[in-house]
Amino acid sequence: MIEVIGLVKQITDGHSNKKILDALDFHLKAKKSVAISGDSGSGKSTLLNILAALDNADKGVVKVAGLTLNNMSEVQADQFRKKHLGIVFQQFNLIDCLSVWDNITFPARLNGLPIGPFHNDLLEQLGLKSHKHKLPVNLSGGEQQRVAIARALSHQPSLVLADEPTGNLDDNNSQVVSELLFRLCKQLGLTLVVVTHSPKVAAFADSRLLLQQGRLHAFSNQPPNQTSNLVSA
Ligand SMILES: Nc1ncnc2c1ncn2[C@@H]1O[C@H](COP(=O)(O)OP(=O)(O)OP(=O)(O)O)[C@@H](O)[C@H]1O
Repeated sequence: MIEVIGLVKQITDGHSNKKILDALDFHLKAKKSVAISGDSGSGKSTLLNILAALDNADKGVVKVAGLTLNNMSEVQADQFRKKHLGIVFQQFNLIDCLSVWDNITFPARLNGLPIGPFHNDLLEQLGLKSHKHKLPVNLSGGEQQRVAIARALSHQPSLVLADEPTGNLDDNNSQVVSELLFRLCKQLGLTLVVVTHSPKVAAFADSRLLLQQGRLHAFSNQPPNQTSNLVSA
């Protein structure tokens, strides 16, 4: 599902170039979940942005769902995101003027998919039935993030990316939201990549990786135990 080979991303830091991602290799099988942790500034969001075709690699090959993301045109990247990606952000990013139901069904409508029992089931499973006609502003943070999860799954994308999905939630909501995100992706057979600082959130994933010095390392609850740059999650 995800195949990243020799990914290099560098930024200009003053007058010098700094490699944030340095010959990074990463494979993830379809229907699996992985949690990626790492220090602030280690490049986690940069990696997610590249997987989302929102940013380009300087070197290397990035493939998602059989598509090579390198050098896609803007139109191709838009099509790729629309069809293949579901994204959950830390800040929820719901459409304020649309109801919960319209937010949730938006990606499905965009893809010309039928709206029906699947979406009602999502609403039910995420405990949002009684909020169906409300606007996001009238929901708590935990409820808004549950809407964002339903929206990310609405078109049954190939890949779900979540960047600190519980970063704005308290401990209790963080557990509830994480459990729902991982369980629903597993249930629907969706591939999931979650960036998180939280070991509790990471514990839900099939595998855990640490981004350190530009590369991903296998990671459990111990410090990194693998220095090879080839990581299969
Ligand atoms: N557009 C940009 N221009 C220059 N530097 C950037 C840009 N985007 C990110 N960086 C730098 O790249 C590095 C990696 O940033 P990134 O946001 O990917 O890290 P992160 O691991 O997600 O951090 P955090 O956990 O704090 O969100 C940081 O040093 C950041 O300052």
